[in-house]
Amino acid sequence: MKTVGFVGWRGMVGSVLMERMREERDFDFIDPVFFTTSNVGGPGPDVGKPVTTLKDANDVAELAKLDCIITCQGGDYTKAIFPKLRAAGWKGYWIDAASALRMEKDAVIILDPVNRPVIDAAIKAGKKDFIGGNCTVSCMLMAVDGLFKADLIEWISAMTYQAASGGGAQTMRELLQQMGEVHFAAKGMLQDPNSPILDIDREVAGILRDESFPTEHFGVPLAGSLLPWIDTDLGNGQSREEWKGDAETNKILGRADGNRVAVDGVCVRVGAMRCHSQGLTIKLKKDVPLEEIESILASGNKWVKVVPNKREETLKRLTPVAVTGTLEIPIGRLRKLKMGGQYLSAFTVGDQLLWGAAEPLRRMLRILAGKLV
Ligand SMILES: NC(=O)C1=CN([C@@H]2O[C@H](COP(=O)(O)OP(=O)(O)OC[C@H]3O[C@@H](n4cnc5c(N)ncnc54)[C@H](OP(=O)(O)O)[C@@H]3O)[C@@H](O)[C@H]2O)C=CC1
Ligand SMILES: N[C@@H](CC(=O)OP(=O)(O)O)C(=O)O
Repeated sequence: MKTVGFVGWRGMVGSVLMERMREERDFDFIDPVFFTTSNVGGPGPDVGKPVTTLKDANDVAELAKLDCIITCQGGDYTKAIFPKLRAAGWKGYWIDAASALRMEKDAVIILDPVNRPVIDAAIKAGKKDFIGGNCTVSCMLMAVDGLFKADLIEWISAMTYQAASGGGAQTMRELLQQMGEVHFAAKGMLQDPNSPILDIDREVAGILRDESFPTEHFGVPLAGSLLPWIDTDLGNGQSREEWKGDAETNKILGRADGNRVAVDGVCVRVGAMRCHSQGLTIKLKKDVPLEEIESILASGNKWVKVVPNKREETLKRLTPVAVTGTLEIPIGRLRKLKMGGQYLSAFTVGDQLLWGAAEPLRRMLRILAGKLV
């Protein structure tokens, strides 16, 4: 495994991937080839070594020369190119951030700190398609990894607070534009400490509902509000994002009928930038003391951090602002609920562009290259 093609490397997820790969010197052990859908012949990114000019990401013959392709270009690209490549007899590894292939029979959803045995078994079985999981699911599984490894979870209800970045770069920009508009509308009154708060509120509600308010990408205001629907409508009352919770968790963990764990909840978009937060209710298979649960969680993987259920530490360490740009997955607000000793409450935060998107991809490359044992 030597020549690796990169498609979608200048997008939001792709840029985070490039940054992490440079930091971890992943380019040292591969020969990278960069592709584009819009700038053939243009310069490639700075990866600390010379690279050729950009090749055409729709050129199947060029792609078929590679040992491995990593794409962060999106589901439409995957659907258009992947079948053609395989039909042309290409036997290389396909590593993908998009959801398009996740539930395919031959595809493995990758989150190696959680499901390395599933990944290793797939490689041994000759599987070639390795797909990054949904960001919300990946961040949740990183957080409760220890409890799954101890086989203590009967079901999970996840109430999510998902960042704007999940909708793409344009939605992050739009959130900031919306915030600016709201502040602009209230600015004059805010400068006067005596202006009545209800007047300010009326002004803010007015601009949020104004037809000119920038909502091109979200469709509705997110600033000063929240959106209790993410992804498409499955027609059964559930959003696609909510459906992924159960479907992907069980696939990642390699759990089949009879051994499945139910995961469900309500997925909500909030005005955070790039960290997804989740309030979890977990039904445990048995009543385990809280102290033991904390130590099981802490031992799940090296990125999960148990935050003591205290006000100050929670507000300091368990927020999107504290976590953004880091690989840490804090989990806190741990306590037994009134429903009984088997009911655990938890809150967790994760950077959805790192563990939720880019990080599992670069780690998969290392696994295939024998650099992550
Ligand atoms: N956003 C997220 O949170 C997550 C996304 N994913 C998956 O990753 C895919 C890519 O998502 P994301 O990175 O957000 O998509 P982006 O829209 O940021 O990038 C996708 C592509 O758009 C093209 N592009 C056009 N204009 C620009 C520009 N001004 N700056 C950068 N790129 C530009 C680039 O292709 P080119 O260079 O060829 O022109 C780029 O590779 C998604 O479709 C999804 O499948 C997975 C997990 C999380
Ligand atoms: N749907 C996620 C982001 C995402 O891209 O998910 P997926 O990779 O499952 O399509 C969100 O909005 O936060």
